[in-house]
Amino acid sequence: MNENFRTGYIAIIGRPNVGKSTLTNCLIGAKVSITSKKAQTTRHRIHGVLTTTDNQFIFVDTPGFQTSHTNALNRLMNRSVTSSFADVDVILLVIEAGRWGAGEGALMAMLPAEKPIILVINKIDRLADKGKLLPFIAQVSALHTFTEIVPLSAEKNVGTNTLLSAVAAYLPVMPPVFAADDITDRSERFLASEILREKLFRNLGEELPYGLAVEIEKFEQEGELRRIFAAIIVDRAAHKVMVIGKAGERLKRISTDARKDMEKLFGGKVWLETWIKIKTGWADDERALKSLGYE
Ligand SMILES: Nc1nc2c(ncn2[C@@H]2O[C@H](COP(=O)(O)OP(=O)(O)OP(=O)(O)O)[C@@H](O)[C@H]2O)c(=O)[nH]1
Repeated sequence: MNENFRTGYIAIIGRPNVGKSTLTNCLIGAKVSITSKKAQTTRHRIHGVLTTTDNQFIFVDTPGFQTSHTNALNRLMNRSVTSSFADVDVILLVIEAGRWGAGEGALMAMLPAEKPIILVINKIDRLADKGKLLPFIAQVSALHTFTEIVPLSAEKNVGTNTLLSAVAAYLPVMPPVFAADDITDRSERFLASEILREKLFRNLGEELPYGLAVEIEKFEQEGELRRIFAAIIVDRAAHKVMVIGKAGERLKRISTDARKDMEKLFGGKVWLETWIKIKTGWADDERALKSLGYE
């Protein structure tokens, strides 16, 4: 083992929808964190692990910072944003190219002054006028002193190696915590629920009901076959109808899409059974949230 091997924890933070999950997936090269066009799809911290010859990067994907709605769910999510800084070595603040707003200002105010903060300017592929990038970098550097500023495109995988080199410099010299082929310390059970939740988000689009959640009630493995039984929790009966769709078509599509992704990630056949449960008011009840894994 290389004597100068570096291992460290990296928090990825930023407003909803700036591309944190896309960046985590791109850096790790596997689908461990869900992505969606809708804001606020990440509710759990996910450790994605990348091991190279010289470094082990352990990524913490924090939920989007929320200021507008305040219910129990959002309170828990904001708490998780704050607590995730204590044990990390580097913080990546992700923003969208050309956009620095009140949300970013509020996040900066929450960050510990002593930790290295690398500003990641994502979605540079979207800039119609590339000449605007340098003035934007000048503008944000005038607002805060960042350890480094790295412009990139997570979706197009441009600039991500530069980011990894920048991050590596701030990791402590330490042997790896995870085995080299581990990509996440999350269980397959958890990953299955994230995949199903992603398909729900994608298929429901703008109709997405507030407070939708997934609970894996049973996860069995028999050789290469995994049998997964998942309850989709909704807030009221009308939402159940929306998720099921006409003649059950929508739920069928959601389940098929989810099953295919699970098979790809787990590398074996999956039998997936889904049904819908109505739990009125659950998103406002902290105890119910804890039972669903929102710590
Ligand atoms: N054009 C472009 N789109 C991107 C890029 N990175 C992410 N996106 C898109 O931005 C949207 C949001 O990406 P996510 O990765 O889900 O964002 P997030 O910050 O994790 O969102 P939350 O989970 O809501 O906090 C998706 O539609 C992505 O495809 C990029 O580099 N370029």
